Amino acid sequence: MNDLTAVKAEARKAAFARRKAAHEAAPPGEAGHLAEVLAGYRGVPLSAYMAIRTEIDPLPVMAEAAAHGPVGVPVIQRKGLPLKFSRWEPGCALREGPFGAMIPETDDFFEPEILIVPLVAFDRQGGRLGYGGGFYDRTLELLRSKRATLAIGFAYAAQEVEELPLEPTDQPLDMVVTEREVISL
Ligand SMILES: Nc1nc2c(c(=O)[nH]1)N(C=O)[C@@H](CNc1ccc(C(=O)N[C@@H](CCC(=O)O)C(=O)O)cc1)CN2
Ligand SMILES: Nc1ncnc2c1ncn2[C@@H]1O[C@H](COP(=O)(O)OP(=O)(O)OP(=O)(O)O)[C@@H](O)[C@H]1O
Repeated sequence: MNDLTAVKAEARKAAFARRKAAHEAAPPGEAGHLAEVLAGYRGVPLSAYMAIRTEIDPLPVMAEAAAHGPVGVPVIQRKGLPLKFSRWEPGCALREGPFGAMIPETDDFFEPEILIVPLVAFDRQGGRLGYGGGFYDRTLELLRSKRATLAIGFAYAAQEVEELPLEPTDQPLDMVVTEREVISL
C-alpha cells in the first residue's frame, strides 16, 4: 500500500464515522436543496443512486425528476470499468446489484449529463472520496470526453473535510449539495 492509499483509507474511515452519526440524526426531507438545484435542469438526462449503508437518500428528488426526463442509477459492469446507468422509474422492478445497491430488473442504459454522485467525504476544492473502487472517476472521465457533464456531490454537511489527497485520476465535482447548503465550486 503506498502513502496516498493509506492517507485515503484513513480519511475514509474518519468520514464514515461522521456520515453514520449525521445519518442517524437526520430528519426526513434532507434533499430539499438538491430539489431546488435540479429544478433548473428539467428534462436533462440525470443519474442518482439507490442509497446503501448510511448514504444521504436522493429518492424523493429522483421521483420528481422522473416526471420530466430520464433518470438512471449506476450499474457496475466489472471492476476497473466505468459504470453504466440504467433507466429507473418510481416503483420499477429492482434486483440486488454488487455491494448491495439495488439496480433496475431490466437493463435500459443511457448516458446522463448530470450525475448526482454519492460519496464518503468531500472538500471545497471539488475533491471527492468514494468507496475506493474508482468507479465514478472512470465514469466521469468517459462521459466528459464526449460532452459537458455536471457532477453534483450529494452528502451530509458533516462529510466535509479541509482537503482531500488528490490523485491524477480523480475527477472533480462541479457542486456539492448538503442538507444545509449548495456549494458551487
Ligand atoms: N448507492 C451507491 N451505489 C453505487 C455506488 C455508490 O457509491 N453508492 N457506487 C460507486 O462507485 C458503485 C458501487 N461501488 C462500490 C465500490 C466498493 C464498495 C465497497 O464496499 N468496497 C469495500 C472495499 C473498499 C476498500 O478498498 O477499502 C468496502 O468498503 O468494504 C462498495 C460500493 C455503484 N453503485
Ligand atoms: N480513469 C482511471 N483510470 C485508471 N485508474 C483509475 C481511474 N480512476 C481511478 N482509478 C484508480 O482507481 C483506484 C480507486 O480510486 P479512488 O480511490 O479515487 O476511488 P473512489 O473515488 O474512492 O471510488 P468510487 O468512485 O468507486 O466511489 C485508484 O487506485 C485510482 O488510481
